[in-house]
Formats: sequence, C-alpha cells, structure tokens
Amino acid sequence: MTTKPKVLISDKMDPNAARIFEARGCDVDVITGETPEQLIARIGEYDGLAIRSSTKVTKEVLAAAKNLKVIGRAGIGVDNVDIPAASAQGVVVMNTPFGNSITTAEHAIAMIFALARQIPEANARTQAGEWPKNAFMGVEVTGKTLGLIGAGNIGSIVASRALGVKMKVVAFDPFLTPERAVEMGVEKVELDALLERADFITLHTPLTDQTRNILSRENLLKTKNGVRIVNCARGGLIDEDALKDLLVSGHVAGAALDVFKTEPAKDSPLFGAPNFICTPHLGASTTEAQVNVALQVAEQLADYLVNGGVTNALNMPSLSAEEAPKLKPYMKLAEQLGSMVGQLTRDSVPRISIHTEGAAAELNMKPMVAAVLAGFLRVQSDTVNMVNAPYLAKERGLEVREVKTEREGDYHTLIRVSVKTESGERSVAGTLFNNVEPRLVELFGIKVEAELAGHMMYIVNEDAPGFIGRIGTLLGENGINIGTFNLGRREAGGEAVLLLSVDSAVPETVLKQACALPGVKLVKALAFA
Ligand SMILES: NC(=O)C1=CN([C@@H]2O[C@H](COP(=O)(O)OP(=O)(O)OC[C@H]3O[C@@H](n4cnc5c(N)ncnc54)[C@H](O)[C@@H]3O)[C@@H](O)[C@H]2O)C=CC1
Ligand SMILES: O=C(O)C(=O)COP(=O)(O)O
Repeated sequence: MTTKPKVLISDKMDPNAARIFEARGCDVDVITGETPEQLIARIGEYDGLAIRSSTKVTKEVLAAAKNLKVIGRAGIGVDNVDIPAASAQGVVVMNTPFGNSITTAEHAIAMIFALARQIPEANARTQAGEWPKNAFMGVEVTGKTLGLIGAGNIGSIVASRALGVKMKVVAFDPFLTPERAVEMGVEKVELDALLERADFITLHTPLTDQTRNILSRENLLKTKNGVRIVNCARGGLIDEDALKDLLVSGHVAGAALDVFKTEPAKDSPLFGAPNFICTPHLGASTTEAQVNVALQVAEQLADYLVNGGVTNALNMPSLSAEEAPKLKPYMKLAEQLGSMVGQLTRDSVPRISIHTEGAAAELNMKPMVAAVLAGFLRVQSDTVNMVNAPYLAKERGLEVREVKTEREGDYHTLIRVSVKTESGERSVAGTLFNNVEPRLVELFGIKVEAELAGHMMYIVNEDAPGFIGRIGTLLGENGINIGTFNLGRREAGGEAVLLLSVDSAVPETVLKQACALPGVKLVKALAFA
C-alpha cells in the first residue's frame, strides 16, 4: 500500500483547501500561527506545504524539510519563500497568480476613494460625536491622472476600473509593450514623467532588487505637490520615513498603505501622520478571492503530489494534468538516458544536447530536458531532481542544447542524449515500446535493445567466440544471477558491448575479474532507479 502524501496548511486558509486535499488523496494538517522554531520542528514529516504570506519559508525551514516536495502559495507574492534555497533542494514553489487579483485591484481603488474623500477619518470623527462637516474637503477623481507603477495582472485591472471612473491612466512598466498599453487604454511613460504628472500613484510591482525603494526620497520629491499615493503591492517599494516627512510637510496630500516594510507593522513611523490611512495587508481578503486561491492551491499541490502535474510553478517548467500521464514514460526514458550517459562518462562535460524525434518532438520538451539533466547529474549528487537539475547545470557551467525533429526516423518516437567530452561527442538514444515502456536502442553508436532497470553491467569487449560463456560462468560462480542479456556490435569481430541486468549489485572484486577476461576492454557497474 502506498502512503498518502502529507500536507501542512500553515496559514489561515479557506476550509475548502483542506477538503480538496483530502478528496484528492492527501493527509492534511491545519496548524497555523506557529513560531519559526515550531514550524522547523514539525516540517520534516510533510510532503507539501500550503501557505499565505505569514509563514516565512526560510533556508532554516527548508533545511529541516527533509520530505518536502512542493510549496504552494495561496496568493501571488512569494517573497516570503527563499526560492533559490527551495530550488537547490529540489522543492517546487507554486503560486496562484490570478485568484486574488481582482480583489486586490478593488482594494487599491477603494484606497484611492478613501484618500480622495478622507473617509476613514471622517468616519472616526463622526462616530466620536463631532459631526465635523467643515473639517473635510475632498477631491474628485474624474479627470485626474493616475500613475500606475507596474501594469501586470493587478495593475491592468486597476487601470480598467480607473478608466471607468473617468481617470486618465499613465503607466510605468519596463515590460509593458506599446501594443498592450494601447489595448489597456493607458499611456506608457517613463518613471520620471509619471512622478511629474500623476495626481494619484498606485504601485503594483513585485518586490525585487529593481523595484525596492522605487518611491525613494529622491523620487518622492519629484512628485506633483498634492499627490496621493496607494501601495497594495509590497512594503519596501516606498521609503516609509521619507513618505512620513512629506505627509507632514503636506507635499504628499495623502497616502494609503496595505503593506509595510516590516509586517506585522506594529509601530510604523507612518502611524499618526497626517492624511495617512492603512489596512493590515487586507488586499486579498475577500470571500471570493480566498475561496479562489484556496481551491487553486490545493488542486495544484495535490495534482503535483499525486499525479506529477505542474501548474504555476515558479522554479520548474509547467506540466498540465493532461500532459503529465503522456509525458511520464518519456520523463522516465529521459532520466534513464541522462543517467546512462552520466554513469558512463568520466571526462568533464561542457555540453549536453537533448534531441527529440518523431512523436517525442510534439511534446513539451522542458520536463524531458529537466529529467535528462536530473539523471545525468545524479552521479554527482544524490539530491538532484527535476527541479534543481537545471539550476545545478547552470551553476556548473554545463551548456544545454535542445533540438527537435518532428519527422520520424527508424523509431516512431526517440530521445537522443549526446555529450561533448574530451574524447569527442558520445550519444545514447531510447524509444518507448507501446508508448509506455522505455528502451535503450543505441549506445555510443552501437545498436542495442535494453531495458534500463536495477543493477546492470556494461562491458565493452572484442567480439570473439566463447566470451559470453566465460562471463556467464564468472557471474554464476559468484552467485550473481543474470536477468537479461543485451548484446550489440559495430561489425562481426569488431567492438561489442554487452549490457547485463543482474539481480544484485556486482562487487568490485568481480568487476576486476571480469575486466581481466580475455578481450575485455571495459567493465562498469550501473544502477537505475
Ligand atoms: N496586498 C495584497 O494582499 C496583495 C498584494 N499583491 C502584490 O501585488 C503585486 C502585483 O501583483 P500582480 O499584478 O499579480 O503581478 P504581475 O507579475 O502580474 O505584475 C507585476 C508587474 O510589475 C512589472 N514590473 C516588474 N519590474 C518592474 C519595475 N522595475 N518597474 C515597474 N514595473 C515593473 C512587471 O512587468 C509586471 O507587469 C505583487 O507584489 C503581489 O505580491 C498581490 C495580491 C494581494
Ligand atoms: O497574494 C499576495 O501577494 C498577497 O499579498 C496576499 O497576501 P495574504 O495571502 O493575504 O497574506
């Protein structure tokens, strides 16, 4: 009986998430609000972790997560996950990139109106019995210019809503194409122009080295006198001390933050500043968005843990639930071929090429490439898997080439893996029998037909009578049972290769004796998963 994958939900999430995990065959624990130390003590037993923004998945948490295969963020921002550390450890990181975007855009729009009409303060003072009718004078948003920093999913929804209330929208986003800007009905501008022209500025970028402090003191000073600023993206995009000074001086007429540099924000310099309003990271907190992201994250995580489907992963190529079953045997074949080359290549390898032919060439190649690399690099490190293999290959300066030939060759489907070594290019190729059974069909230019599984022996010898008998006797005398025998040769009497599957590992002493048999050039023990 296979054990069920175990998932931990460590942040407050809609109960649908737990239900879906159970329905999809996972065991699930919901344990929220723990300290980092408690999470570190617990995480080792889980295959999957579902989080929002409160759980910080640090290097230390990952180091303790010995069984972890996947982290799912029920939301968009993944700055609370150490993605390089997760990738190095082979843990897939997924998010739900669209589930809460409408909701967050609506929060930004709500903030714009709250600032324009000072609703929070007017509300508080009215309820305090003041009836302060003469204390407030708002501004209309109609006809005003909204400066959008970041025009991705949320930014573009904000733009559409702002256009709906008759604002003019200018956008700064280096990745926004002119065509998309036209489609969105916004004017694409440089940051300085936006700062100069905007009556309201709203931020919708991730927090990266390029966006950190994008509204620095220097940039805030370039804004229009009386500007109003909204941040529902990430704390850290704005210099909070500078913003406070400019609210006090009146240069900034209002600021609304949903996110802070340090969260939970318990004593921000901005608290109490004039015309400052804030919410405690509520951008995604609507019933609709929370149901969306909870359902999505649970489906995605369960799909990966149960079927190997990969959706919305940030550190691995996607693989849909429909593709996964079709690609599974190919990935097995790809991994075996990579492993074969890795085990048989002693020289350093500056380049590896993966060539798909026939039916294989019609499929998503990225997962096959990742599987080849995982097999190839596993000889160097047993913690390599499909997630971290492409990163490791890059780190080690291994050039990876991908080639596709849709035309069929000798086989209806084929994967060929070639490596460039000091002694030249060497390649192995494999096909799928009945579309499901991986078979090696070519080994360094010699045609063979072998299943790569378990313990194997690879022998290169001069093709001469009597050899098969001698190797059979040697193994028999040492109690090693031969499963299958696969022989290939360039020409009669030339170089021959023998691939034997054996029921147990071949000891070093037996490998040496085999090597000493007449005509034997090379003997190597191989192992396949
Ligand atoms: N307050 C909340 O509860 C929530 C906050 N968020 C945050 O909102 C932000 C935006 O999310 P999405 O729109 O879904 O992301 P997205 O990835 O769709 O869009 C981000 C945009 O920022 C742009 N960008 C990247 N670098 C830039 C730079 N240096 N200058 C200007 N633009 C740049 C990108 O080109 C992209 O168009 C994220 O930080 C996310 O974490 C998302 C959901 C809820
Ligand atoms: O999705 C995002 O990026 C968010 O910031 C939402 O955060 P939350 O899930 O509400 O903690």
